[in-house]
Amino acid sequence: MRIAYSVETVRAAEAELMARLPEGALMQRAAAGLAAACAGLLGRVYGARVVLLVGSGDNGGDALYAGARLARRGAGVCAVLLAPDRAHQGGLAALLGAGGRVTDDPFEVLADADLVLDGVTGIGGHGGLRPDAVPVIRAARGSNAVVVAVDLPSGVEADTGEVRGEALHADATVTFGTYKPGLLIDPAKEYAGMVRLVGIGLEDHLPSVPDLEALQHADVARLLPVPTGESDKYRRGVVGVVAGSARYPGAAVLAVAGALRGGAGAVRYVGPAADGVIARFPEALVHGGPPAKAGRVQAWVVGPGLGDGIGVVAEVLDSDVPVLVDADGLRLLDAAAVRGRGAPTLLTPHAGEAAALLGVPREEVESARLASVRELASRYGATVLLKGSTTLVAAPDGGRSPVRVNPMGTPWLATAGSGDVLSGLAGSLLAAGLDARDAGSAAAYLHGLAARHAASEGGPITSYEVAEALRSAWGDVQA
Ligand SMILES: NC(=O)C1=CN([C@@H]2O[C@H](COP(=O)(O)OP(=O)(O)OC[C@H]3O[C@@H](n4cnc5c(N)ncnc54)[C@H](O)[C@@H]3O)[C@@H](O)[C@H]2O)[C@@H](O)CC1
Ligand SMILES: [K+]
Repeated sequence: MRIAYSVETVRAAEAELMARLPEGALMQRAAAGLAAACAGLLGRVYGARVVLLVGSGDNGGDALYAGARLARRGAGVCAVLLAPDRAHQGGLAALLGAGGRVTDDPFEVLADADLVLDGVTGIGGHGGLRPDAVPVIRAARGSNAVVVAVDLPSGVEADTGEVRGEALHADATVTFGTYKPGLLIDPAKEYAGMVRLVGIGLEDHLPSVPDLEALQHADVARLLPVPTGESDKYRRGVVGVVAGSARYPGAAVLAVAGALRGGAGAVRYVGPAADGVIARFPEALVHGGPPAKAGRVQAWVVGPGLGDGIGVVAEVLDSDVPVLVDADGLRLLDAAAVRGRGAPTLLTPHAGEAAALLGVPREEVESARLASVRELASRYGATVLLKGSTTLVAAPDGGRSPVRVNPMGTPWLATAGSGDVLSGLAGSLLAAGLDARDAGSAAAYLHGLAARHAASEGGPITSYEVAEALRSAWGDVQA
């Protein structure tokens, strides 16, 4: 599990740790890790040309001390002070003492730098880069140098992953003590490049529950249902899929395809596309009538491809089993009906659907994904899986459990019908007994991994191929 903590929590942990250490020790640890990472990226430190972009806070201090270490190993290190009278004094003295220098002409030194260290802002930065920093970071990005962000790429919001205005596009980010949410969530994540975590002894001072967590193979493997000798199809769970319409029959097939590979013992399809479903999947149970008459299920999926036939959503929400609502099912969703349910509900909107549910423009959701998913979960009293470049899953517990962020996304999933496969898969995991947050996050993970498997065979992939690759993705996480 990769975990991230908010700035407030990081600062509290740092304060606790700093109180036990000699003055400046923590910054020295950070600088040592940073310099070592830079040395690794440079290959040869002696003779390398290193430029430090130094802001007015401790982030600049880290850059200056790391620069001093590189200068002592023979690098030519030059600092660009964006706020000369507020630059970290100890760090500056260390750099000058080690033979480094300060320049007034950033563009000249950036033109032939081998490595640029971005120490403009870290966790103390707010509101995007200031105008005077913008031409400098553009010149850094435009050079041939490797650009390394100190703690965070300057200009991104550490707590939310928002980017207001311009931010630095780093090749790599060396972050201290713990991941910050912005390193795991788009759009900021896109700016971080490869992220390396440097330990500074903070771990013991951080609370046991992080703000954000990202599953890895072993975590997903632990969540996935495994049939035992006692299992039969009913004990493994039956998932009901209410999807498709005369206009969108394919959505039913794709949702069932996902559901059949999600670990439930059986899939019951309810709706007008039964012939198409059976033609593709003879193992599916089908029913043309209303969901309430279809027979017992342990979880429902409702919504993909329903078109105008969304009357059925209220009927499914009335049931006493977990319900996943996706796509058309999210239109006209009655918040009171969802909040009043006794069993868990999982909503799986993309940014446009989330925006409609929240009554805000789509761009607002895209730029503030974390706030949006939390707000939706609390407003609907439901677990919410917000799909997109970084899929987030939040439970309706007011922040007591960490928001899950999916590290397995891939742009290959931006293809018609992939959401239908995901909803069937997640519903199947719900029927198999996973709680809504686990079902949503494990499904997003497997879905992304399956898309990568399918794409590894070369060329664009279809949603049906993603569903087919779920088996190999499942095997991969369990290996
Ligand atoms: N607190 C600690 O013990 C440690 C802190 N460390 C470093 O210290 C950083 C935090 O330091 P600070 O709290 O001084 O904060 P930062 O250095 O991240 O930034 C704060 C400074 O930047 C200015 N600023 C804020 N927004 C800006 C913007 N958009 N454009 C330009 N300037 C802006 C502020 O006026 C302030 O002077 C961490 O990210 C990390 O790099 C590390 O050395 C590890 C130890
Ligand atoms: K930075």
